[in-house]
Amino acid sequence: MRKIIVGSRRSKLALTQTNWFIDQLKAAGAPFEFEVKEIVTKGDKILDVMLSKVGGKGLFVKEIQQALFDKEIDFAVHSMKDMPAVLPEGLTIGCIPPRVDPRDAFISKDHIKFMDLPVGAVVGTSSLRRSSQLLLLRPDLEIKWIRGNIDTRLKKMQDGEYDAILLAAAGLKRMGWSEDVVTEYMSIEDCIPAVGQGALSIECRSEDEELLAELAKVSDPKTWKEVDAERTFLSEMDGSCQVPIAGFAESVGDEVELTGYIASPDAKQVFKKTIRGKDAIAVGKEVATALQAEGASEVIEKVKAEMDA
Ligand SMILES: NCc1[nH]cc(CCC(=O)O)c1CC(=O)O
Repeated sequence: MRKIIVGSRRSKLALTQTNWFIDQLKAAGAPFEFEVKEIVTKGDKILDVMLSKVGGKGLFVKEIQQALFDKEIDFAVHSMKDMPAVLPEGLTIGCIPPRVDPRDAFISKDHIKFMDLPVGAVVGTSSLRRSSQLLLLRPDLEIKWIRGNIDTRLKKMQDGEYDAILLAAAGLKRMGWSEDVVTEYMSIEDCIPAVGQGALSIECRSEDEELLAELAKVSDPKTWKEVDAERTFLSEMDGSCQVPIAGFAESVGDEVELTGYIASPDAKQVFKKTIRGKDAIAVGKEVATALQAEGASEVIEKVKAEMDA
């Protein structure tokens, strides 16, 4: 029996997701043995800097992709949200399992609801997407950067550094922690999720046909279509991590409805568009084109120019 080496980051969430996925493959009768190999990525080591300033998403996947090329591992389970929009030649997404809750969870001391937070309350997030949308609802709040794994962030809030934090509902639910800690879930409309939030991405070598055939059996076409629309939008916007960007798609019958969001970092300029259609890729492109036409491109160019200055 072929032994499949599965690459995983070392965080509790990454290992939980990896083991969950291996169980899905086993349940579907995949004729493999499995071994998990932990990989510490640059994103896991650099904890003291704002993520968007040091290279963004790629930080969590580069070493894992190298391990795939080097055949040290056969596949890796990533949070779709951490995947760059474009994969290197030779690697492919072999499976997208059914998505779990895509929303952001709001977690506060004494379970004070988001809109009931006192003026000037300190909210921890390191996501420009989250802070931009929160400030639209509550311009009086103070956003303070926070890094670390889910449990580190929860502890930092309990220790009093923050009045509240936001975390992806998906991560909390996968860990089985949502019941205990979540104060409320932000609505999709108020806080449009990150592209791919709540979905997993199984990455493997494009030529590994034996593995690809087994991965296909546990893939979810509905989630795949939604993620296709979102990631097309992301790559078309060429947003990088410096610009608040959100994208969320939902299947409606045989169509997919995508909302794209781009804002200036101070949230003074906000661009938002929803388009529905049968072809996920086309919908992703249409939303990007519509936002660019409204002026989102200028916002992105301005941020890039400031970065280079
Ligand atoms: N940026 C880190 C990250 N990548 C994926 C998740 C959680 C789960 C998911 O969206 O699949 C998280 C933590 C968070 O944002 O709270």
